[in-house]
Amino acid sequence: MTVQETPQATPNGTPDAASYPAFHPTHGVRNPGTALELDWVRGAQVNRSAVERRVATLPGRRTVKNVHQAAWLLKAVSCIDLTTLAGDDTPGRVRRLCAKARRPVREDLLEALGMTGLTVGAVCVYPTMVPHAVRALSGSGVPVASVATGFPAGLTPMPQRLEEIRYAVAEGAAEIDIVVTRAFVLTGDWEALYDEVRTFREACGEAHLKAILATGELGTLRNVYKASLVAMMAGADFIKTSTGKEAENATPEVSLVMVRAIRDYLERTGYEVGFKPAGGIRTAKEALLWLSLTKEELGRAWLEPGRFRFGASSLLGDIERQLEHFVTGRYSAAYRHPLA
Ligand SMILES: O=C[C@H](O)COP(=O)(O)O
Repeated sequence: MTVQETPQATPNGTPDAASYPAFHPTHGVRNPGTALELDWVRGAQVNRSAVERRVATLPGRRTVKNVHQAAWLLKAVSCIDLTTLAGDDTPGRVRRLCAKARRPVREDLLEALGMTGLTVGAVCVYPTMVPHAVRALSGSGVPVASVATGFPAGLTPMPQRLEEIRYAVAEGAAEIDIVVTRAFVLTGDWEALYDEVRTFREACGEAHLKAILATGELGTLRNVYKASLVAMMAGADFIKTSTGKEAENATPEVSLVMVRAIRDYLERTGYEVGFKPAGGIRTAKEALLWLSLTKEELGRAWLEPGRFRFGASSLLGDIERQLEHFVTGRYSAAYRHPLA
């Protein structure tokens, strides 16, 4: 690795996408994981100032306006894992969230934008809420994602963590967001981290596994990069920044390091892994920044729900307000967009 210098920019300011194929020969093939390549993991370096310089260039490099911005925001909606992960979640709240997931943007706005059939990427809930979400989303094509494995800290015994995965899958969750044991990363026990994620992946079966790294608790960007590699080697379908419960959640810096790890893994193994920034992403402007970062680093092909998700409980409301402004020229109060 790795995150040492910025990629070559072409004269029109877009990244040199030639080296990142839009569709790799293994496109669409689920990442099966690889053997644990310890030399690769241990030898990885991350230059923090290079990361910060690269991130600082992002807002100015790609500003999308007007109809293009509306199109990007619709894309962002389609990639949201609409989330509720609160201690006071109820079946009723989950049902309301699912209704929003089916129709995330007001019909009149979609009509004005010439868009039909828009849904979010998934609905993400705690395991006991899975059956309610599955019922409420029946026939919609919107998958249910469940957090599991002792979310958010992951410090429950392994049999219980595995049982949580099996329970959520049996109840109909198609995606499982697991949390890793941060101590394995902090002590450099890469074998233990690999075995843990591998075991979770086996318990998931056909359900896709998103590995939450909880980057705000990993200490260094180098640890974030190494943990990303190990999770992918262990068969993660997505790597995800945060639970939303850490003191520091998704940041552009950790996101850059993670998408570079995804790119390096793709180049080395040929397998595509998705990226899910999560936690604290609340505004349309932030969503555009993350889409832009991902597009610049991984190419247009990554801006699809199969390879990119926002984990967010309160992003949709601001996106809908911005779309309303684009269509009508007016902003409505945030309370007019409940649950989003
Ligand atoms: O996985 C998703 C996160 O828990 C959502 O975090 P948030 O509530 O800060 O948007």
